[in-house]
Amino acid sequence: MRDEVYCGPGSGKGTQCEKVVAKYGYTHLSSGDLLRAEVASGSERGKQLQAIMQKGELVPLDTVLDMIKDAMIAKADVSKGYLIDGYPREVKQGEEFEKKIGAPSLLLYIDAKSETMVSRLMKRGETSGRADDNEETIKKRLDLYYKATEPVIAFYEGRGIVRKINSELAVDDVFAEVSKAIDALK
Ligand SMILES: Nc1ccn([C@@H]2O[C@H](COP(=O)(O)OP(=O)(O)OP(=O)(O)O)[C@@H](O)[C@H]2O)c(=O)n1
Ligand SMILES: Nc1nc2c(ncn2[C@@H]2O[C@H](COP(=O)(O)OP(=O)(O)O)[C@@H](O)[C@H]2O)c(=O)[nH]1
Ligand SMILES: [Mg+2]
Repeated sequence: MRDEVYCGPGSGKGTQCEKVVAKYGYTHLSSGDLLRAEVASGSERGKQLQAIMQKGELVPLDTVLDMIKDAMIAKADVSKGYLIDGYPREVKQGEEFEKKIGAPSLLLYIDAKSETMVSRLMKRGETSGRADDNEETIKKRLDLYYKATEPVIAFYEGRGIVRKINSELAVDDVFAEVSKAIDALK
């Protein structure tokens, strides 16, 4: 069983994923976190990734997909299912994911207005220490999200696996809807 959690930067994906892991025990793989771990390692590859992420651009497809695949394989024996956060970022990435790994069973579309995403990210930036939580990069991330990532939803809508969830509510109310979508799979 494999879920994907979407949507724009700051919509609350990470927050909801934490709650899903606590309740359902799935393995959470955040592509952004995997990339940040590589940056933190100080490797040569990490330095290249940091430059891309600081600009709010997309890291090459194969790099991220290999990281996700390795992380999935590492947990294959113990995992009850995977929750993939922040990937695919464009339709091509979704197609490659399906070729190399498989098809998802549910796509959780965590939807918030762009003003909400910006204000959450600016607030998070006060404490996150993330190089991309600043006004200029946030704007680029949002532009890229609408241009490249939103079409991914239409791609999966055709398969009937998209559940759209209003993320303007309080965290627990959003989670109640997330739980309903996951329970409906069983
Ligand atoms: N599949 C991915 C995931 C992340 N990134 C890079 O990593 C950055 C941060 O990704 P992520 O942590 O997923 O951030 P956001 O989606 O912007 O949202 P948030 O961090 O708030 O979860 C992106 O802007 C992008 O440069 C990428 O290129 N490809
Ligand atoms: N009011 C409100 N704030 C939220 C909600 N979900 C997340 N946040 C806040 O919004 C910011 C971004 O959330 P995060 O989970 O990191 O979002 P992501 O970028 O989609 O992974 C954080 O500072 C959260 O505290 C929500 O449902 N309601
Ligand atoms: Mg996140």
